Amino acid sequence: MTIEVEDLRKKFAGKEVLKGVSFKLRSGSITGFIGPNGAGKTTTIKILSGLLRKDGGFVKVFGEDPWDNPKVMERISVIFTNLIHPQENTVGEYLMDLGNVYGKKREIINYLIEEFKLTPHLNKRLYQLSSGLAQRVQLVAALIKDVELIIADEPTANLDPSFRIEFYEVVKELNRKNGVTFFISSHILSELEKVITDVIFINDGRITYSGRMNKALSDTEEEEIYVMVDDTDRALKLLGGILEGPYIKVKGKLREIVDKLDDNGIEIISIRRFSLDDAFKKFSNI
Ligand SMILES: Nc1ncnc2c1ncn2[C@@H]1O[C@H](COP(=O)(O)OP(=O)(O)OP(=O)(O)O)[C@@H](O)[C@H]1O
Repeated sequence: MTIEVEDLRKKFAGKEVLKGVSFKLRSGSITGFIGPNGAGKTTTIKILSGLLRKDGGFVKVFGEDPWDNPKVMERISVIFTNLIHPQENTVGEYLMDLGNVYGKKREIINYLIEEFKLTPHLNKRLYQLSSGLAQRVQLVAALIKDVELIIADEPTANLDPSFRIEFYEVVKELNRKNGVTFFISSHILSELEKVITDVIFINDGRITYSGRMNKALSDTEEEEIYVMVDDTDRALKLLGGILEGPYIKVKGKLREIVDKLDDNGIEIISIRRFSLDDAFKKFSNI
């Protein structure tokens, strides 16, 4: 097991923010770590990265507690929204030094530098970088370290859409080709939804769901379908279900629902399946 957390607790100034967090991270998964603002994601990630001491419970990363045994961090890359590296170095020095430490070929480093369009910025010092640029440098640095696990806290928060797409392409490739496990916290659920295999929801310091993505999206035999039609009253009578905003939420099979509405001359304006956004609301009690 890559990560095992059991009854993890953390207090800040007497206020408990992690209230017994328990989950296991499946090796080889791309796991989304999702929850509202203040739920405890960053606090959990800092404890998993050995940057913060826990107050109670049990944390194992590759079998070790990262606070007691920081050496385990050599097998992990951690990406935060803000850069936490030596600020006086230039981008080029920093990435090349890292390449030397981790025995990475120059061509691979140059490839990543090109891929993340860092070539024009190699002579800039780290403290001079805009936050989006700093985040791209962090991504490349994380990719240079040959690691088995990448933990990322809002890794695409400062990136423009093209680099966000690029980031998730690299995630998928590293996962598929090198078997790297990912633990990614993000509020951009539409992006996460396309790549994650597993999901862990946290709300108010407690885990509300942990498991496979497809199970989170349909934990019943039948799917939840959201349909917007031109005659809501008649469709409600026909399908049953409940009204959520302009949508009727109904359990059933997509094909059968479409056929039923069609047979009765009700026009579908929009139809969608239960999404990660819906799961977020459900597991965050919103
Ligand atoms: N150093 C600190 N001192 C005091 N309180 C803190 C500290 N760090 C975090 N907190 C509090 O702990 C709670 C959890 O914060 P955390 O940053 O882990 O949440 P989060 O899920 O990452 O939120 P966000 O989505 O906004 O990043 C919040 O109420 C926050 O205000």
